[in-house]
Amino acid sequence: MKASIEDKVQTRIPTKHGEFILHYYSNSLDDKEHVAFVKGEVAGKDEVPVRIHSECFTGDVLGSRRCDCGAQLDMALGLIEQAGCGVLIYLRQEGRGIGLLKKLQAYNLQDQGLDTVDANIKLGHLADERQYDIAALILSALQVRSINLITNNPQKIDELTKLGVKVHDRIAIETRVHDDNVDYLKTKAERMRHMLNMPDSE
Ligand SMILES: Nc1nc2c(ncn2[C@@H]2O[C@H](COP(=O)(O)OP(=O)(O)OP(=O)(O)O)[C@@H](O)[C@H]2O)c(=O)[nH]1
Ligand SMILES: [Zn+2]
Repeated sequence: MKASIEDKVQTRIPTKHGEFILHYYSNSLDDKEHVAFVKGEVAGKDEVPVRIHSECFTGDVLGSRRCDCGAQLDMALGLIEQAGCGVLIYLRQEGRGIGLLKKLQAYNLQDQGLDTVDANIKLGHLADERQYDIAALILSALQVRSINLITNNPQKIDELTKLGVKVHDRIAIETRVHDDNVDYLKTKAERMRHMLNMPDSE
């Protein structure tokens, strides 16, 4: 079956980063509530700043310091505000696609010494099970011509390019390194090729 999405509703959301329009999509691939948060005019435009953010309940909602997700979410909206236009696509693929239950189990394995990659593997999963088909469809529905992707993850750029998204450039999104997230960030840099400047001493 060919993947498809439908833009079911659009509504205005005022935030501390100014006003956005929230688009709610249904889709033919899963029953999740994927959304896009859009600022300004993006249709027909090139080099639109775009953040494709994967759901992280613990980081985005609870403010967990185990990861950089909450800080990245806020920073990305700030970047889009500064640019005056842009898109944040919020994909409901919690825990790099393994779901909240497995991610929390993975955290417990990490507290026993495994890193994020090995914890996923021990639970019978791949290091990263995310897919970006729906993000590509959303960008096409928004008529975005090319994007400047806000990410440190080269795999995300590769996957989107394979799906036909024109990634013109990358905008780095590095947040503060601290004791609670240093191992997580090191694993991203060393085992997942993320473009992160890690302090040498830690
Ligand atoms: N399985 C698993 N998922 C995690 C863990 N920590 C965070 N996540 C999930 O990882 C996703 C975010 O992915 P990251 O690898 O941090 O970053 P990214 O989106 O690939 O890259 P950036 O675009 O640079 O942020 C979210 O879905 C989080 O829920 C973990 O320890 N284990
Ligand atoms: Zn997170």
